[in-house]
Amino acid sequence: MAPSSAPPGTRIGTSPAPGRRDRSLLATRRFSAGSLIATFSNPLLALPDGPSMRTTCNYCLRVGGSSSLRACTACKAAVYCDATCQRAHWKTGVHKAECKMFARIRSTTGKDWLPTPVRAVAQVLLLLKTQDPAMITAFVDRQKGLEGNVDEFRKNAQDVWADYELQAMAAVVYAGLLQSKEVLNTAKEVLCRIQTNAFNRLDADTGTAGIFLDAVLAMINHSCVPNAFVGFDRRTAMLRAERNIEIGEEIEISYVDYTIPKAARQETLKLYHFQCACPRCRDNLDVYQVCKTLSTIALNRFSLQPNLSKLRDPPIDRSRISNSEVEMIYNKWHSLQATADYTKDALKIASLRWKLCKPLVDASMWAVEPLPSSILELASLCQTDDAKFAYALPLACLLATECEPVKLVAPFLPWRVKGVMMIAKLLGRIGELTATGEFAEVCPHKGLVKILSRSDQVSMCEAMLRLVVHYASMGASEDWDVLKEARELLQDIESLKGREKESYFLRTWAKDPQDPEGCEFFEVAVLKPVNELAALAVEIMDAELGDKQSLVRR
Ligand SMILES: C[S@@+](CC[C@H](N)C(=O)[O-])C[C@H]1O[C@@H](n2cnc3c(N)ncnc32)[C@H](O)[C@@H]1O
Repeated sequence: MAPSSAPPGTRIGTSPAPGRRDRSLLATRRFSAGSLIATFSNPLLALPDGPSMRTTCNYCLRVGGSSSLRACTACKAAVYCDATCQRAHWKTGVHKAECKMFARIRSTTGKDWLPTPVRAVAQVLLLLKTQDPAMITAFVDRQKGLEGNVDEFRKNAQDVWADYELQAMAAVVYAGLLQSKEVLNTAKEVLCRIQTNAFNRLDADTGTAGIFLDAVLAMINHSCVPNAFVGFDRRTAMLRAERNIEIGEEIEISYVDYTIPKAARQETLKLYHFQCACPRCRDNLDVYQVCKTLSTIALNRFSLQPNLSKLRDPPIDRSRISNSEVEMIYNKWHSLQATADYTKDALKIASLRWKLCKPLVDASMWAVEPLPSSILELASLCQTDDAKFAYALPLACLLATECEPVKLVAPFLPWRVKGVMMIAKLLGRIGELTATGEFAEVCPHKGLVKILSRSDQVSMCEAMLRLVVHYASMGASEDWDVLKEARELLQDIESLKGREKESYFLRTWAKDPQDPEGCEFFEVAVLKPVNELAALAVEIMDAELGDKQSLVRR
């Protein structure tokens, strides 16, 4: 029996994968790539991470900073946008259950937040005490409840289990419950169920995280070649099709970043206690090999990499590097600890990482991690330097043309949309300096200045914004900040006088990327300079991160 009813177009049933008998979410109608399968706004758990419960609305999960949010007057720990959010949280029963707990913790220890898993378990335990039926079904019912892999955790992951015992004990103590063996066991089982089924609700725009657990979303199994993905907009989770999904097909998402090497994926998947048998794992395929099997390749006709034959038959030299060498580079890259600040230290790490990536560069395997991460790392560092911020443009162009379309084949995936938006914003910032004639003076790279001076930067920017607007509305909610900002910027550009012809061509291309006139304009005015810029990227990476580093904070 299902723990909750599945939304229209789906049903919960036994996994159709050979040899499996666990539950899964199945499609009962066809979903096309990029379409919304269902939204989930009534989660069992939705909470901000640890200390961010002081800067994020504890109901709607809007990140607000402490001044724009009001604290509950009773516990002074949970903060809310306004009385409406506060009342709504009370109505769910969650804050009603935990308010006294936070007041007690504050008065006895002075603390006003708890580590995320401890708070989550305490919430569940307190709600179980009130006989909350949804919590009882999800966390206690052995048959209808959530999978917890409790025995596997206990037997096969003893270090994790030891950690869980401590966290469970803390939750019981903070919740003010009797520390009996039974209660402690329940707390550990609850923690296992949360670990197995909750989403890490990472908000890439604000860098804050939290957890989100919904009983139907928890029925979705994993694949490293998923056909669906989950995005978040405050308290709502959106399940979207990443590829076309046919009637009867199992809906699968990826529990991990599927673009990282197999050993790294399997390490993370250990927490879920199964062996992934997807094609990417079975045949240890790299991102290029998976890319050519996906029908979503065709959507790239409307993208910064419209050359589909290049995506199907990439000019890479796989003989130069083996899978095990890639894994070794990946592990070494991640063992170098990066700092987020623009400091000599951050540059030193970026430089060591870039050098590690050289064999991937030599093989032209731009899309294989950790090479894209190294390029993005320098792009982010450059953007904090007034003189060299424009260096981020060639790097962003390389990412958008050579890396992302192979890694994340569907152009509506939020990371791809954000990559195109980064180009639009850099062009906007450069455009302001170009208009006053300052750009040529402040930018030290003459090749970059030359390409930009002969390019129609406004048309390039308009094309980026049209791509963002088109794909952001497919891959995310209408409320997504990136989409709202792109729409505003596009309006500004459209209102510029004297660009009617260019705007007409770009509108035509956006309506039909095969239209000969629009397509030719896009190729000459946008794609050509984007590719010229991308071609500068390696030279910039070498100059900035080679042995003689010049990108040092003044
Ligand atoms: C979020 S639950 C998914 C729903 C689960 N199948 C159920 O019956 O409740 C995650 C658990 O499902 C199982 N699972 C998910 N993906 C799997 C896969 N590709 N192969 C085998 N088991 C999988 C594992 O036990 C995993 O810990």
